[in-house]
Formats: sequence, structure tokens, C-alpha cells
Amino acid sequence: FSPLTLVRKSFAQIFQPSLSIATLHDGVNLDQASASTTTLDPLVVCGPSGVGKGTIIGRFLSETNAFGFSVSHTTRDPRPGEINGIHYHFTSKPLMESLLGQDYFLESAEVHGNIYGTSWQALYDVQKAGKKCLLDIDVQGVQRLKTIPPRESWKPRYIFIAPPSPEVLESRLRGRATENEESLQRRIRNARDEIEYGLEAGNFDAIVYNDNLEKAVEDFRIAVHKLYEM
Ligand SMILES: Nc1ncnc2c1ncn2[C@@H]1O[C@H](COP(=O)(O)OP(=O)(O)OP(=O)(O)O)[C@@H](O)[C@H]1O
Repeated sequence: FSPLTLVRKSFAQIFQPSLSIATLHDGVNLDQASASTTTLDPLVVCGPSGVGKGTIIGRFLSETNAFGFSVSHTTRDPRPGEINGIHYHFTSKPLMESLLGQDYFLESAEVHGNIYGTSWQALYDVQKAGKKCLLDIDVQGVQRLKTIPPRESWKPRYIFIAPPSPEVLESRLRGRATENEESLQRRIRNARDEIEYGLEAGNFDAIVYNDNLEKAVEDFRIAVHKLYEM
């Protein structure tokens, strides 16, 4: 039977823990399964709000085709211009709640009354396109991810982005001007514990300090290349 049959079969068995990426990857030579699996391991990027994750990731992704973002599910309403399946999988709250009760999401979070989640399928979709999935996850999310037993598609690398100091973090958050004072104070309060966890030995595979942006992007690039032996 053709490789395509294999691919379809694999999707039907999406929750099978030992699913091989080789069978998910259209056109891949199945004999090279072991060689192709590690190259698609996901990358989890974490750091306190305002540290510059989005900025660094944006710069990094603009220079590489090796990584891609997954499409998240959300219960929030689409904004003008947002397309279902491209920007988000827009999902009703009852359906989302039912999916949360199954092993459908690798991570989920409630933000301002809306539920967001990254499904295993979304991760597989990125891998199927031959890319490593880059996930921007908060510290609590990372702590939950670490409880997931490794599976063929889930052997992530973890990078923490740290601010040069709490004062600089606060001034960046203020400079971004996206938060009201209450939200800003909450982010700053949370940041203390998040930074402590991030800098603790063994919690992350690499730590990148975002002081000078150019240097941080370069350090991020170097860390990724090391972690993936690229
Ligand atoms: N090295 C840097 N020097 C100065 N300003 C920076 C630097 N890196 C990022 N910034 C600025 O800091 C602000 C926060 O950055 P960004 O939005 O990327 O943070 P984030 O970690 O993605 O935040 P959140 O988790 O809240 O989405 C932005 O205004 C950004 O332009």
C-alpha cells in the first residue's frame, strides 16, 4: 500500500502514543524513521510577559523555514480578518470543554474568560509540513508540559528568555503600552517567581538574556542550533 494510506491511517490513530513522525510526514522515506524523528522535535519558548519573546521569535522565524507555529484553538470570537483554521481554530465553549476532558490538547489555558489550547493535531500538522513546532508558553504552562511523558512527537527542547533586570522588564511592559495598570502590576508580580523558575538549574535547556535585542536574537539562534545539532 502507498505511503499515503499510511499517513491517513496515522491521522485516524492520532492519539496513539507511539505514533512515529515518519508516518506523519508525507513523502518521507520510512526507512529513515529514526533520522527524521529528532529533527522535528518541538521547541518551547518561555519567559515572563514583556521580556521580548514575541519580538525574538518573530525575528528568528523570519530567517528560517525549519520552524513553524501551530494553529491554536480558542473560544474567543474571531476578530475582523481572522480566518478559521489559519489564525485560530474557533471553537464553541461546550466543544472546547468536552475536548479538555480528553487527551486532545497538549496544553491549554484560560485567559480573560476565554479558553485557548494547542491540540496534538495542530502539532502534528506542523510536523507533517516538515517543520519543528515552536510554542510560546508561559511558565505555568511549561510546568504542566513537563508532566507529559515523552512520545515520538513530543520530545521538546526548552528555552527561557530572561530580562536583564526586573526594572527593565517593567519599563518594556510600560513602553509597549498594551496593559492597564492592574494588568501590568499582575504581570510584574508574576514575573518574580517566573524568573526564579526559569533561572533554576535544570529547568531549561538554554537561557537567553534579552538585553541588547540583536545579541539576544543571535544568542537564541546559537542556542537553537546547539540544541538541534543543526
Ligand atoms: N532587547 C530589547 N530592548 C528593548 N526593548 C525590547 C527588547 N526586546 C523587546 N523589546 C520591547 O519590549 C516589549 C515587549 O516585547 P514582546 O511583546 O516581544 O514581549 P513578550 O515576551 O512576547 O510579551 P507577552 O508574553 O506579554 O506577549 C515590546 O514593546 C518590544 O518591542
